[in-house]
This record gives sequence, structure tokens and C-alpha cells, in this order.
Amino acid sequence: MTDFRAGFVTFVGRPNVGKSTLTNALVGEKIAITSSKPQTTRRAIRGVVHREHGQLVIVDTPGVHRPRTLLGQRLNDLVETTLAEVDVIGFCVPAGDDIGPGDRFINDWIERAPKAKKIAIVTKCETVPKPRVAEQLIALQELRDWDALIPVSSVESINLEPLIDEILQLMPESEALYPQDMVTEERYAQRVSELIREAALEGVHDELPHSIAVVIDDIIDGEEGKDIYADIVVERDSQKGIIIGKGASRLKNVRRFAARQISNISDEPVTLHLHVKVAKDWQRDPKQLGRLGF
Ligand SMILES: Nc1nc2c(ncn2[C@@H]2O[C@H](COP(=O)(O)OP(=O)(O)OP(=O)(O)O)[C@@H](O)[C@H]2O)c(=O)[nH]1
Repeated sequence: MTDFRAGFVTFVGRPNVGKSTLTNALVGEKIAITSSKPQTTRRAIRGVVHREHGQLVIVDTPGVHRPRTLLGQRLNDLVETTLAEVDVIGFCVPAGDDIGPGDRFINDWIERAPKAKKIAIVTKCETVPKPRVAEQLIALQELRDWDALIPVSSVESINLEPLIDEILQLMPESEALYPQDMVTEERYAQRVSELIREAALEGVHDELPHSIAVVIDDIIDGEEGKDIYADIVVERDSQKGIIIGKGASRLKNVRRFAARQISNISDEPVTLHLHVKVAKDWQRDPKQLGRLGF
């Protein structure tokens, strides 16, 4: 096949700029979890966008930030490993935010991938008036000579196909890297655990979101469907109480919400069994981090 292009792209940017939402919107299926809490993303998750003339493999990275814990440090390492392997880096900045020191830090940082093509993406562009989008594009142009510059909205599906086209044009000529029917190579258990974590994050505040991890204990295929056993892990007893809620009301909601999401990605009925466990200060403990898969 001539003129078919394929390669890897990653979106970088401060936490909460909309990288995961953009990945999901481009792939057209829920791959990465999203939330209004910063630093939701903890794994390099791949989604694959298939088009007649090419294929994009999206690697989702955690938000870049100043590491305060061992977990933070490992997340930054993960971003760096990802950067070294991609063909295109998409630098994301929301239309409504001024470009600040955090953005400049990331802009300098992507220099560490000299071979990657670099594009700037203005996200959430439906949230501001058009002149503001134009201003943001100009501000970005002052940062560097981008290979492409494009405003998008994941929520209102603005410019998503043009973005895919722009990125594909920057990819090397190559055969398809993944089979046509594959949208993610994330293992089922990993996707399940992320969906549970997303449900558990709903409505929690302050430090608690960063303290929540989910471990899948077992997935048992029975005649009536799957039984999934999972632990929601927190760092302190007080957090355990918050997650469970009065008369276990909150935990029941988490289970109901997660089960519905998991059903959407499963081909048979699912029964979800959740337990809440305390692993004291797991974010700072190398052994616990290993056990939780970081
Ligand atoms: N209005 C609007 N909100 C958006 C858009 N894209 C993302 N958001 C919201 O912005 C918030 C953060 O989105 P995420 O996709 O989780 O951001 P992220 O950059 O992946 O965040 P981290 O995982 O923390 O790095 C969520 O509340 C999204 O719903 C958009 O196009 N328009």
C-alpha cells in the first residue's frame, strides 16, 4: 500500500488540560479515564485511531509536575520514557489559561525528544470566545516553530478529524502497526481497575484522590458471567471511612457506577465485588508501589 502512514503520538501538558479526554475523543471509545482532579492518569495507555490512509497509536502520559513523592518521581520517569519513543508530540494548552511557567517548563522539556515532530493543540476551545482562541494560538507561536498548530474541543468534537489528519501527515510512511479491530492493547484487567478508580474518585476532595489505588484480585469466568474481585486501596483509616460512607452508601454507589462502565467494555454480565483496604503511606513506600503496579 502506498502513502499509508503510521506511528506513535503522545499528548503532553500540565495536569487537567484535557489530554485523556482528547485521547478518548480521537479513538472514539473510552480508553483513558478522566476526571476533574489533576493527575488522574497514571499509566501509558494506548489507543489506536484507524483511518483509510493511516493509523495513529496514542500513548497517554501522566501530567508532568514537580515530583513530591516517589510515585510522582516514577510518573515523571514514565513520561520521559514515552517521549523518547514517539514520532509526534502534541503539546496541549487550554484556550482559557494563560501560558505560564508550567507550560514553559514542558515546552523546554520536549526538547529531549529532538527527532519527534512537535505540534501545539489548544484544547477546550468551545469554552472561550473565538478571539481568545486566536490570541492563544499567537502566544503558542512565540514558544517555538511548531510543525502544526490547531485549536480543538473534545467535548464538542471541534477539529478532531483535522487534528488526526495533521498528525497523520507528520507520521512516517509505514504499514499498519496494529490490527484494524484493535482500539487498545490495554489488558482487560487494567481497564477494569481504571474504571473502578474513576468511580471511586467521584466526589472526593483534597489529598484523597492521590491516595486511591485499585488492585484487581481476581476475575473469575463463570457460567452466568464474570465475577470481578477488586481492592480499593487508601493510605489511612480515616480515608477508608470516607470511601465506604455512611452505611456503606458511598461504596455501593461506586460499585454501581463502576459495574455499569465495566459492562460497556465486557461481552458478558459482570458482578463486581469491592473491598476497601488501607496500605499506610503507599505513595512513599517502594515495596507497596511495586505491589500496586507502579
Ligand atoms: N469544556 C471542556 N472541558 C474539557 C474538554 N476536554 C477536557 N475537558 C475537561 O477537563 C478536565 C480534565 O480532563 P482530562 O482529560 O482528565 O485531563 P488530563 O490532561 O488528561 O489530566 P491528567 O490525567 O491529570 O494529566 C475534565 O473535567 C474534562 O471533562 C473540552 O474540550 N471542553
